[in-house]
Amino acid sequence: MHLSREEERAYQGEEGESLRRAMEILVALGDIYGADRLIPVRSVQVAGVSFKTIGEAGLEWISDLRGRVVVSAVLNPAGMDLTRWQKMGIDERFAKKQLEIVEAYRRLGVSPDCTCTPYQIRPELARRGDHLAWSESSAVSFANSVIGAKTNREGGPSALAAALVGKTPRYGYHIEEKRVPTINIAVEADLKPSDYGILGYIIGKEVGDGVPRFIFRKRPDVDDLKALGAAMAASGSVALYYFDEEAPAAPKGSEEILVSDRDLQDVRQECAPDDEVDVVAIGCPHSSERELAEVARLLEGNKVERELWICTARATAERRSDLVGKIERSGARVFCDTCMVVSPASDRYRKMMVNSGKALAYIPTLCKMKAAYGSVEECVRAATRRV
Ligand SMILES: C[C@@](O)(CCOP(=O)(O)O)CC(=O)O
Ligand code: SF4
Repeated sequence: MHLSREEERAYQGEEGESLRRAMEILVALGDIYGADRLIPVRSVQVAGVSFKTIGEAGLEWISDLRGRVVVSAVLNPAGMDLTRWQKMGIDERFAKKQLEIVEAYRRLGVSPDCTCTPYQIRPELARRGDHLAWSESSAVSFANSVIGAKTNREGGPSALAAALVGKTPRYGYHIEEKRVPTINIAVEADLKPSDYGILGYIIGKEVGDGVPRFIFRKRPDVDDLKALGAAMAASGSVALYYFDEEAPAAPKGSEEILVSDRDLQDVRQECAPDDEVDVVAIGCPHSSERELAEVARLLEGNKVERELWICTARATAERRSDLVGKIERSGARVFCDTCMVVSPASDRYRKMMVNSGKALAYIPTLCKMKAAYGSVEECVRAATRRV
């Protein structure tokens, strides 16, 4: 990979050890994937924040770095609500380590927004055509597919390296030719909002790391697309998909998958909730204001009888403290900075009901729990045990 004179100096360690390490990661990646050069990024989203996922070794690696990020950089969810962790049942040892991790990132200049939906709270981080270095798979999918920005799915270290250098190697989804659809998906069902998670769950398994091009009967809204992309990135590793008529065409002769009501119904039945559900969690990816408003409306005048969590970004909860108040009056809890997948708070339960195709895919593997699926309304009903 070609390096400019300035990049070469950083690579040789003439700008300090941290920049040298960062350049080493970027150059190694660029060489593996055949990048021709580094390109500037508008923003970085750094995964690898929860102490549950990165552990002691991760904390050490971040704490050893010095210097400052040179582009806007934000954190993915941590393993707990950074202020109300006691209410989540998090123990002090975990909390101490988690706060150290966030502090280590903060010292480097990474903003502790702790969300997988930075685009919901800081739209200036990603605009159409921007190159980014984002990590969390649902955020990557949303950035590429809905915003029209360009990012590969970065690991935590490569994202942090990109933030310190302000650049990323040019390969993969940064290159136009790699952004061509590989498979058509004709959806012959009238989708409700809660179907998009299931649809993504099904299609991710089918297409793996392909680039699906959907043909819908009706244009999905932005929360539908968030749910769809998140699920495909979890059950498969889809980082880019298309959903509108202006999308580039898949090459002639490309495979086509038909999805019917029956296909969606089968998964719904398989994943229907039962009495074993002992916790209900909404907000994977993090809830938008509109989703908070829906939960608040559904909970009005009700009390929860099973644990109900709603995960969102702190900035969203602060902006809509009215909705948070309404939700929490029912006994449900709005947790910020974290989620049901990356927090050890989930460990004490047996079966979690979710409204997310992504969580449906990850809860059994990453949390070793059973999972059930339903719409937001069905989730609220299960938590309040209304029929
Ligand atoms: C579970 C996930 O959404 C977030 C956890 O990643 P991490 O702990 O931030 O590395 C992973 C992903 O899909 O990118
Ligand atoms: S809420 Fe879901 S999408 Fe967001 S970090 Fe957690 S697992 Fe990933």
